Amino acid sequence: MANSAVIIDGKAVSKQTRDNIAVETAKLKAETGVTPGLAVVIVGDDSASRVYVNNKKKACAEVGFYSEEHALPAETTQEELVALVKELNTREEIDGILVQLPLPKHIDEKAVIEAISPKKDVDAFHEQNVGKIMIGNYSFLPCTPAGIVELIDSIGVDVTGKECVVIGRSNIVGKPMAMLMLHKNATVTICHSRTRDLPEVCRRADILIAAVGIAKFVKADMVKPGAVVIDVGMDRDENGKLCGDVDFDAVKEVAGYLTPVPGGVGPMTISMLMKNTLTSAKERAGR
Ligand SMILES: NC(=O)C1=CN([C@@H]2O[C@H](COP(=O)(O)OP(=O)(O)OC[C@H]3O[C@@H](n4cnc5c(N)ncnc54)[C@H](OP(=O)(O)O)[C@@H]3O)[C@@H](O)[C@H]2O)C=CC1
Ligand SMILES: Nc1nc(=O)c2c([nH]1)NC[C@@H]1CN(c3ccc(C(=O)N[C@@H](CCC(=O)O)C(=O)O)cc3)C=[N+]21
Ligand SMILES: [Mg+2]
Repeated sequence: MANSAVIIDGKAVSKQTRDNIAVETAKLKAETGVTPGLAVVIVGDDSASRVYVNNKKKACAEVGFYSEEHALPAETTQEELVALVKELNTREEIDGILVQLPLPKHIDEKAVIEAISPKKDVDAFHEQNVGKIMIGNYSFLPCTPAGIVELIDSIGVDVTGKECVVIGRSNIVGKPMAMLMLHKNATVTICHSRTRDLPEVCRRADILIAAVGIAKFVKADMVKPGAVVIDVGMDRDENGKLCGDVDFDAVKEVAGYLTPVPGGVGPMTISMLMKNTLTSAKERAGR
C-alpha cells in the first residue's frame, strides 16, 4: 500500500505567528507610539528575491508595520549601496534593514552585510549576530532556519538524538540551519557539492533539509521511509513554475512529513522576519 506523507501547512503555521505579531504591534503602538519599520533593499533582479520582496510587503501591511522598498539598478556601485545602508542605520523609524541576496557580482556581499547595524540586522547575517548564534546567545535568529524549527515543532516531532542531514552550506541557510538543529540536540551532518555518496548520507536522515537551489534534486531513493523532509528551495521547473529542491510527488510516497513549495518554508521565513523586526522595535521603545 502506498504511503503518503503528511503535508506540513506552512501557511497555516505562519498565520498563527503573524496574528500574534499583529496583536503585539497594535499594543506597542498604543502604549509607546512606536511603529515597527522595515527597509528592504534590492539591487538588480533575481527571481527568488522578487517573490520574497512582494510577499514581505504584503506581510508588513498585514501586521501593521511601516515598510519601504529601495529598488536599485544592477549597475549600483558598492559605495552607493553602503551609503544607503548607513543612511538607513541612522533613521530612527527603521528597525530592520534587509539587503536582498545575492547581490550583483561586482559588489562584495560581506562588505555590505557588515555595514548594516547589528541592531537592525533582522536577517541575522552580520558576523556579530552569526557569532552570537554559534554561541547560543542570540538576539535575532536567522529567519529561514528559525521558521523551519517552528515548522518541525508544529508537527510535534522531538529532534533530540535524531539524525539530521542538511544539504547545502550557505551562510544564509545551510550553516545556520545546522547550528539551530545542533542546539536542538540533533546529530547533524552537512552535505554540499563535494560530498561523496550523497544519496546514502541522505538516507540516514530522520530529518532531511534540502537547501540546494536545484529543482527536484532530492529523489525518493534519497529518503528514509517516514522521514521529515523540509524543502527550502525556491526554484523553477522546466515550465518556469515555482518548485522546490525536492521531487515532491515521488518523495511524498516515502516521507512521513513533507513541506510543499509554495506554502511551506517560504511563509515561515517571512513570519520570522516580522518577528525579528518587532523585537528590534521593542528594543527601540525600551521594552
Ligand atoms: N524558502 C525560503 O525562505 C528561502 C529559500 N531559499 C532557496 O533555497 C535554495 C538554497 O539557497 P542558498 O542556500 O542561498 O543557495 P546557495 O547557492 O548559496 O547554496 C547552495 C548549496 O547547495 C550545495 N550544492 C549545490 N549543488 C549540489 C549538489 N549537486 N550536491 C550537493 N550539494 C550541492 C552547494 O554546495 P557548495 O557549497 O559545495 O557549492 C551550496 O552549499 C535556493 O533555491 C533559494 O532560492 C533561500 C533562502 C530562503
Ligand atoms: N537577505 C536575504 N534574506 C533572505 O531571507 C532571502 C534573500 N536575501 N534572498 C532571497 C531568498 C529567498 N527567500 C524567500 C523567502 C520567502 C519566499 C516566499 O514567500 N515564498 C512563498 C511563495 C509564494 C508565491 O508567491 O507563490 C512560498 O513558498 O509559499 C520566497 C523566497 C528569502 N531569501
Ligand atoms: Mg557577489
